Formats: sequence, structure tokens, C-alpha cells
Amino acid sequence: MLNSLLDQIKSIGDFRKIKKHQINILAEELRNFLIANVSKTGGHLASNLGVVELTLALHTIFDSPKDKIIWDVGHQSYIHKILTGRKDDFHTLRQYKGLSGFPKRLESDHDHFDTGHSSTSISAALGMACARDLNKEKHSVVAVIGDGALTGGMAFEALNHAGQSNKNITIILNDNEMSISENVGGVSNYLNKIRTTPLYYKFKGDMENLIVNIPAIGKSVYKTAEKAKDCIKYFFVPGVLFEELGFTYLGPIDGHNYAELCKVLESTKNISGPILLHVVTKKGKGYAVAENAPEKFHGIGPFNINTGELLSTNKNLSYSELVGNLLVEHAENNEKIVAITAAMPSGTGLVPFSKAFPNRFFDVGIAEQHAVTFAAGLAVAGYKPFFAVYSTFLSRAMGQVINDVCLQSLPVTFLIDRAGIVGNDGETHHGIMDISMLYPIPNLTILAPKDGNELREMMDFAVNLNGPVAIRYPRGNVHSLSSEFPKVSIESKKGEILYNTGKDALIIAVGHMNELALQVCERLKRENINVTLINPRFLKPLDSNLILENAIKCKKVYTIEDNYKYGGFGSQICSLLNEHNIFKEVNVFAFPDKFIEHGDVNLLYDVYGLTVDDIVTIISKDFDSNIINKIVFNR
Ligand SMILES: Cc1ncc(C[n+]2csc(CCOP(=O)(O)OP(=O)(O)O)c2C)c(N)n1
Ligand SMILES: CC(=O)[C@@H](O)[C@H](O)COP(=O)(O)O
Ligand SMILES: [Mg+2]
Repeated sequence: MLNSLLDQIKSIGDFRKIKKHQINILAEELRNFLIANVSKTGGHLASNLGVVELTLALHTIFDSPKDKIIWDVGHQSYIHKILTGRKDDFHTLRQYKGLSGFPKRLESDHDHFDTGHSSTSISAALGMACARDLNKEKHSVVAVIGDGALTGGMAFEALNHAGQSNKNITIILNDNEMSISENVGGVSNYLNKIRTTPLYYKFKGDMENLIVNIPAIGKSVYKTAEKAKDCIKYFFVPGVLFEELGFTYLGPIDGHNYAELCKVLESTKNISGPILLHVVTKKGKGYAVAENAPEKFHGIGPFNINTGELLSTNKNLSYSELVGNLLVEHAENNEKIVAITAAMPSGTGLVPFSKAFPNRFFDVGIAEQHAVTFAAGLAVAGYKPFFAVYSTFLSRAMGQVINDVCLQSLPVTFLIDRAGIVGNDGETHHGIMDISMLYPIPNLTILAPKDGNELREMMDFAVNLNGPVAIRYPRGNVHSLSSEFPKVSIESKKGEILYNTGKDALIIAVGHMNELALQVCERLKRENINVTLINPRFLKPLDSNLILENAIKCKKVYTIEDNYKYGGFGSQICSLLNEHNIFKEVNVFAFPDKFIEHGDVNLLYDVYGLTVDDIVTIISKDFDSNIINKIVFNR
């Protein structure tokens, strides 16, 4: 049905001849298809339900892939993918070797820019528009950006540039009043005001018709009115902010009215210079449970279509929830503790804090750079800021971490969530670079808890440390690892021995990777390979004495981390041994120098050789006397 409808619409050619009922049926088919598929695969549903008519109109009026459409964040590009030949593969969404949940140039000619991180679309689109003009090409360039993404500083940097560029570029602001949670900030308030203002572009058109049709004097009066347009603009145009930046502001228009969208999009082709078209949509449109719970259905796991309930309910505590609960506990006894999020209160577990301490909770919008320096400002004023942020999104603010927090050695704690492989979101979302990014920064303490208990200890440590701290922990449920060895206090800044049957192999595992490492140790024990396992706890400053005194005694050293090999923990161990003239073979189990694709977390660890079997196989071979003899013999 969907295919034939799509073909029918395409065959009509002229949008003005497409009947309203035909579009309504097609939109309904697309929504049903989305819901049916995402209920099985999981994914970003609410945002995509909200852009069905907008995407249909874009692909009616513009000629993709000649005309370029760039999707900001790109989590709302599923309809675009369905309309551009990927419907039959849609059941593979976000699965290993299947369709990505974000636009990917390698996936389709219709995907003109890989997105995933917010607020990049206007910059990319402007770059493409400038290239087009340099090449003397004629295609359209359109960026679709949400009201949440518009709170990202980079979007304003691009608006500032695009506004004075005189480039023909259309920015479509998809305004659904939502980020992941409710949108925040002055921009959001401004857009709220606009939504209740009469339609400027309609007003302007009506005004023109009225004046020019006044007999005899119409034309001259219109000229005067045209000159007086600025006063009309200030009085009427709702998008004066954008107009003053140099854009022709159009809207706000109903983002679910296909005919209206087509008419206005068509009209943009006759307007020179940068345009900002403000469309108002509803996140979750057409699926009641998603309309009523757009945050829940922003990113959702497989669910029951009839009830909207998740098919697998996870009753276990997640690291994000644990962090949020611990922060509330500390804030109850320390009024200087404040919590910051960049538009991800629920994802980072800060909702309980926001409810308990609304005056000490700050959602800054999708603005990680601002969040870090904002935290620094709070810190110099005597507060103890905790910024909870996904590892991948912290990469946005490395300059601020370095120069605004660590250089001044301010007591800001970075709660680095989603550290490690995150799974279905893929390349742009895995948190496997933070160790490499943070290691070189002076004054910064970097902690990696092996489980929930250690995370609690590290939060206590961070609260009492008068300096910058980064605590990294993975997506998912809290681990709980036992150790028969005496407790080592976290204040000692020491690592700990987690397992010790002898000195054949020294294994040093980062954070939650100790769960896997303990299984490796048990397997090696059955092969009579004696192992010492160290949990460093402090990635920086390293407990060098513990590592060196064990490395000297062991035959080979192995490190295990959920970070890139380059600049990661393993490379730190290599240089530590080297600096102390301990020339032992170090085998670094980490991620190779490539972007890690999307897929199930465990499958990705398997693909990249970070499973118990893989590691046991390699270590066993190293200690397999037959193999060692063979190697010696063959030399
Ligand atoms: C730099 C960055 N920070 C945070 C996120 C997480 N994130 C993904 S979508 C989203 C909200 C986007 O809101 P909006 O642009 O309004 O799109 P909508 O979902 O409402 O369609 C956020 C915060 C991200 N992708 N990139
Ligand atoms: C699109 C985006 O960036 C977020 O929605 C992200 O997918 C959330 O990730 P989690 O599902 O790990 O919270
Ligand atoms: Mg939005």
C-alpha cells in the first residue's frame, strides 16, 4: 500500500494537484509503518512522527538528491529514509550492518551530511551553499533544525554567518516546543511568543494586496508602506530576531498542513538570500501515547503498540539513576552542590535532583560548551558544580574543560555518562574517546569505578576534592563486583588488587571492564596461567607504584579498556613502564583506530575482540608452552 501510494503521489508531479485525502492517507500509512517498525527495533519515534508532512512536502517541492536536505541531529530522518528508497531495509534500523538511525552519506546519496550531534545543520548547509555558488551550480540547500537544536551555540554561530551571507539557503525551524524534555531558554520562550502571533508572511501578503489595489494612489502608497516596512515588521513580524540577523522570516505555519507547507516551500524558491521558515509541529503526532508522552517516545526501546508500554521493563538500577540519587544525597547535606545538564535531565539521571533542588538545578539547553564554563563561573563563586554529560557530547566542550575549569583547577565534577560502547546510536554516540581526550589535561583527576559501590565512593571523593574531577561510567545497569582482598580507601588515591593467583600475567582493567577481566582470570586459572588483576580506579593520577611493582614480577602485561587504543589507558601504561625501564610486552585490549558502527553492545565488543573468549585465547596462546617453544625454535 505504502509503495503504491508513494508512486501515485510521485506520478501526479504537481503538488497543487495532489488531493488532501491522498496525502492524509499517505501520511497515515507512513505513521503506521513507522510505529510498526520502531515498536520492534526501538529508535527515535516521537520526532519522526512529528515531521511526516514536513518531509513529504520537502520531497515534493525539492528534488533530492540534487537539492540538498540536511537534518539536524538527524534522529528525525526516518521518513526521509523511507521516501528515499530505504523502506524495505527499515526493519534493520540501528542494527549491526543495518540502517543507521542518523543520516549517513555512505548509506544514500540523499543523505548529504552525517549528523548525530546537535546544531550542526546550518553550518553544513551554509558550507554547501557557498560551494554551490563557487561552482556556479543551481540546486537548493535546506537545513531542518529543531527548536532544541537551535539552543546549541553552534547554531547561532551559523545563523550569524548565514544571515549576512546573502546566500540562498533555507533553514526550516521545526518547532515542537520539545527538546528531549521540554525545551528551555530564551530562544524557546521567544518561539513560544511567536507561535501566538499573527502570521507575518500572510499579513504582509494581505497588506500588499490591500494597498496596491487602492485606485490611482495604490502603487505610491505601497512604496511608502514598503519603506515603512520596518515599523510594520517590529509591530507584526514575529521573527524579528531572525530578520535582524539578515533572514527573511516566514511563519509560523502549521507543520502538519502539507498543502500550506508546499505553497510556502515553493515560494521560498522566489526569495533571494537566507530564509528562515518557522513550522510548528507536534512531537509524536498521530500516535496518542507518543503525543501524550513525547519525552518517553523521544528514544524508545521495543514497545507494545496498543499500550505504548516497553516490551522489556528494566527494574535494575542504571548508572545514571545511581549518580542522580547519590547527588541528591550529597546535596541534602551540602548546599553548595549544584547540578547541570545540557538538555538531558532524564538521560543523565538528574530529574530527581531537579525536583528536590529546583534552585540548584540548571538545564542550559543543548549547550555543552556553555555548560562547562557556566559551571566554572559557579565554582569561582564558591559552588560545587556537577555537570552530567554523555561522554560523546563532552567532546564538544574540551576547550572549556581545559581552559575554563582545569587551568584554574576549579572544583567542577564531570559526571561522564555513556562512557564506552553505547550500541544502537553508533559512531557519533559511543563514548570511547574521553580517556584519550582527558589524559593530557593537567590538574584533572580521572576516575573509573568498577561498579556501583565504587562509584558511590568516588562521588564522595569528588565532593570533598577541591579540584576538577572526571568520573566515567557506562550506559546501562550498575555492576556489583566482589573482591576477597582488603578494602583500599579511595582517599588513598590507590588502585586495588582484585584477583591474584600468581605472576604469569598482569591484567589491568579500566572501570566496569573489571567484570569481564575477573571472568578472564577464572578461565586462565583453569589453564594454569596465574594472573594478577589490578583495578586502577584512578586513571589519573595513576597508582604507579602498584602497577610497577607488579609489572616487574609478571611475565606479560595486558590492559583492558572501553576506549580507543590511541591515547587510551593502555598507552599510558606502556609509557609508564618505558619511563621506568621495564621492558615487558604490553597487550592493549581497546578499540582500533576506526569509527565504531552501530549495533548491539555485546556484539560490538565481540566484533572488536573485547570478549572473555577473545582475551583468554590471546593470553593462553602467549603462555602456551608449545607455542612458546615453536616460536623460540623457529627463530
Ligand atoms: C551535542 C549534542 N548534545 C545532545 C544531544 C542529545 N539530543 C539528541 S536529540 C536532542 C533534542 C533535540 O531537540 P530538537 O532539535 O527540538 O528535535 P526534536 O526531537 O524536538 O524533533 C538532544 C538533546 C545531541 N544529539 N547532540
Ligand atoms: C538522538 C540523541 O542524541 C539522543 O536521543 C540519544 O540517542 C540518547 O541516547 P540514550 O538512549 O543512551 O539516552
Ligand atoms: Mg523540538
